[in-house]
Amino acid sequence: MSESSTKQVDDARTTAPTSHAALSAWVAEVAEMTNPAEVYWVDGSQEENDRLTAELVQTGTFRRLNDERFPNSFAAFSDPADVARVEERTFICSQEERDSGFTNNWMDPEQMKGILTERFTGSMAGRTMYVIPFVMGPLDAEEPQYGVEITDSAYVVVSMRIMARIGTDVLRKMEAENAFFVPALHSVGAPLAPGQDDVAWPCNPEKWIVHFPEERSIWSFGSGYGGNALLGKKCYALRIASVIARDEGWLAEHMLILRLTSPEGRSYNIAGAFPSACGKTNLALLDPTIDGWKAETLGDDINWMRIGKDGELRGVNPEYGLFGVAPGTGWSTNPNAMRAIAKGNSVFTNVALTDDGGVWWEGMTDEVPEHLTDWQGNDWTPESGRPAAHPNSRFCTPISQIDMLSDEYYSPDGVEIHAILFGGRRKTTIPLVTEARSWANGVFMGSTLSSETTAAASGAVGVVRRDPMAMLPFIGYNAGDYLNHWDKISGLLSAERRPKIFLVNWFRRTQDGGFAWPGFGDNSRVLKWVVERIEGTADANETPIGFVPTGDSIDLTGLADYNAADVEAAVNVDKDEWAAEIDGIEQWYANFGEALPASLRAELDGLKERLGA
Ligand SMILES: Nc1nc2c(ncn2[C@@H]2O[C@H](COP(=O)(O)OP(=O)(O)OP(=O)(O)O)[C@@H](O)[C@H]2O)c(=O)[nH]1
Ligand SMILES: O=C([O-])CC(=O)C(=O)O
Ligand SMILES: [Mn+2]
Repeated sequence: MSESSTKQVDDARTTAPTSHAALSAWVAEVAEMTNPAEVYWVDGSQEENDRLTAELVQTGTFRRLNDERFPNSFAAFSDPADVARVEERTFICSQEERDSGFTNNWMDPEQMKGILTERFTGSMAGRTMYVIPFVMGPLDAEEPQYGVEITDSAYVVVSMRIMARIGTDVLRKMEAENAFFVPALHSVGAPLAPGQDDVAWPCNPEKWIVHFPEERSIWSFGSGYGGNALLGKKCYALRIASVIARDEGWLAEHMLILRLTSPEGRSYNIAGAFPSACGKTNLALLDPTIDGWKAETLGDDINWMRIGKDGELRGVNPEYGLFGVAPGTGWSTNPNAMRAIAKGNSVFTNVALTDDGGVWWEGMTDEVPEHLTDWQGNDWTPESGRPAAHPNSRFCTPISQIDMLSDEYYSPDGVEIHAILFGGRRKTTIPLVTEARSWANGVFMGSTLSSETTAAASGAVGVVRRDPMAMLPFIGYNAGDYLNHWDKISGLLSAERRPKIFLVNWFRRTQDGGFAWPGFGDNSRVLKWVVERIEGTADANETPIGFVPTGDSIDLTGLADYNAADVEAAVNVDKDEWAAEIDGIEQWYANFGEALPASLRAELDGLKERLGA
């Protein structure tokens, strides 16, 4: 460490603007280890944000977009090897290997700390170390869930300001309560030698996304990408929070929350767990295509559910922004997202640039621009034969910019959940919608949920895998214990207030390869059936797997070229497909051994019997 940088770090340490002893001690310890050029405490103000974005433009990380069409918005382009979550580099380092379980990578926590300490030693040299106080969920919650992220990336600071409540207000309340906070340490792992030029997207070829569940701490090294680097999101609000939820008797889930109001004025809050890039944001911003129905957004990715006074399930969205998949988000498929984005204050990552300083991605407009600069900076034309935007390119936008945001979003007590949807991306087998036979049968549906892999995580795309409750990459502990925890929560809910559970699949294909269902805004038609099943007014056919709509129980008014026979095909339960599915479920359940709840084994036995398998 040079003499001058030692002095700057010391200065920052002694002037740490907090009376929270544990926090100032941790910040000092990290500064000592990582050796940044300076330490900066993030206040969350607009002036600060303007300064940071200007710096990011200067260093080449950000491109400022056309200010008329995308006010105060920026585009960033990542290293081509840093575009998605890295599940094979993600670890749950519990004291006992058993508590991490077969769905997670594990290493002994002491050994892992040794490796990480080596990586983090000097890792912030030549960079600013930012300290970001944040809270997941409302600051006026009964027990605010605090965190502090330390990062050497200004891109992370600007993005965290969109995705979470951050800054001085949070810090002051945390100090006043001398509250516990989740320490979340992040470095891109690209120290700068004196005089060394920076690159637009610093990162390290070696990545470590590590969680210490007993300590409730996070260490993330080497990546700047959202799910790996914005530590309030997947790392805290899902992996660490799922452990806290297990210990405290609630659920931290990968779910959207949507409020739907019927023409008669009855409102229902619907939660939906779909794996990454399988339609949560799109459903959360639903634009109903049926008359008189109103949809309001509560959350698009994460749902913390606690049990209310009357044994009801209550959900809160702990986030403050959207980090949405760009491709497929368009004026025809998701106009509500497009309107939110058009208000500006957004960061786009790995999208394409138009010649007039705007952004574009596949599916944004029906008309494809004649010329673009693709996400890797190359000239692009429709003849190029490759996507202009990366398939996992993202927009990061304040949730407050959604016109259809429910007032209840701000409620610290959340909303009662009336229905839960489990959904996957399956070309075959899984009907458009199936109502579970019972709550236990619905938990079975969640535990056996399956989906084709997407570009949201590195690795092969399109491979069917089991993804229990869409939480496979996010359960911060033993997956068997997780299913048992769902079982336990079931017992705590009032029998009358238990949400109805449905399995959905917007992605089934027809013989000729097209989608069996139009999807997007037309999903309101399926939700109408869901609501009518809750109210007991819609027709259904009983099948071995559950109740599916009759051909004419789905409202198809105004939907050209689609009829009751198409609905029947979309909800068909095929015996051969289900025989194969049962094999898949058996294999999946075998992983759990003794830990599989008896109620789920009983559900599987019942299903086999009904299928005559
Ligand atoms: N065919 C069809 N595609 C859909 C539908 N809903 C969403 N999609 C597409 O699925 C992709 C991902 O959708 P999102 O809504 O962003 O997924 P998400 O579940 O919020 O994803 P994460 O943010 O990764 O957790 C986009 O390309 C959408 O266009 C639908 O109803 N039908
Ligand atoms: O975590 C991310 O980067 C985005 C996301 O929502 C997911 O992958 O499920
Ligand atoms: Mn997600």
